[in-house]
Amino acid sequence: MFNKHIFASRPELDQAFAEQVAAQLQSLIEKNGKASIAFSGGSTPKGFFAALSVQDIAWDKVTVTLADERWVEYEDNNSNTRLLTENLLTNNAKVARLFSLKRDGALDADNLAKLNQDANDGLLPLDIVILGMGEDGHTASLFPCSAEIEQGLDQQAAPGLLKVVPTSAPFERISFNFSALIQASHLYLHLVGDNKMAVLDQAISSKDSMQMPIRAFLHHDVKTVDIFWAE
Ligand SMILES: O=C1O[C@H](COP(=O)(O)O)[C@@H](O)[C@H](O)[C@H]1O
Repeated sequence: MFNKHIFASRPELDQAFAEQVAAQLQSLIEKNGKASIAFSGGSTPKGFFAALSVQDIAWDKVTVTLADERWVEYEDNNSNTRLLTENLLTNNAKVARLFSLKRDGALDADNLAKLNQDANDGLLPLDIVILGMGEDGHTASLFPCSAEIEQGLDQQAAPGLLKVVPTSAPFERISFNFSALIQASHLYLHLVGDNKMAVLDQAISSKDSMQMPIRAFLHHDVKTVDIFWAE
């Protein structure tokens, strides 16, 4: 299930989206004493991060992480952790705690096991997840072209992280699986541009999630995805 929220411009989307997410974080903090949120990376969220970073909430009670990360060094321009740190973890949000998906060394079984242990030791379930979507219908790093897509979308899998090696995109990736992402109490999809709207229409038109992984979320029977879009 999904709801579409359409905005006349990207700045209007960024502001309204930031205010909504901040209000949700603050109300989670008031209820539970803390809140957690997973963001997506890529080219879409920069303006939204800037608008969210100045929201006046108890950021010291918030843990932020990513839905997925490219296994590149922090200094690399493709690092989602760097994007998040430079654009969100500044201003008021500077005091938020970062759960980084990137560790030193290779993305091997040891690192994956440690990350899964840490994620299951207090981070999961996430309160809020903000998904992005690629033009192939991938979301987080659940790529339809990858050998790991069945594992990533397996509805019976334990919530956690998996390694993904896309064949149509660069870098080894680490990604939360479907089971972990769908647990969130608030699920969003953040999109900009006409191309993404066309891809969204295609995703809505059928339920085959192996072809377009975002469908597993949009067509979920219980969870609702709030889609925020601007041209
Ligand atoms: O590689 C990734 O791509 C998607 C979509 O990125 P965008 O550049 O089209 O906004 C993103 O959601 C994901 O986090 C990222 O790792």
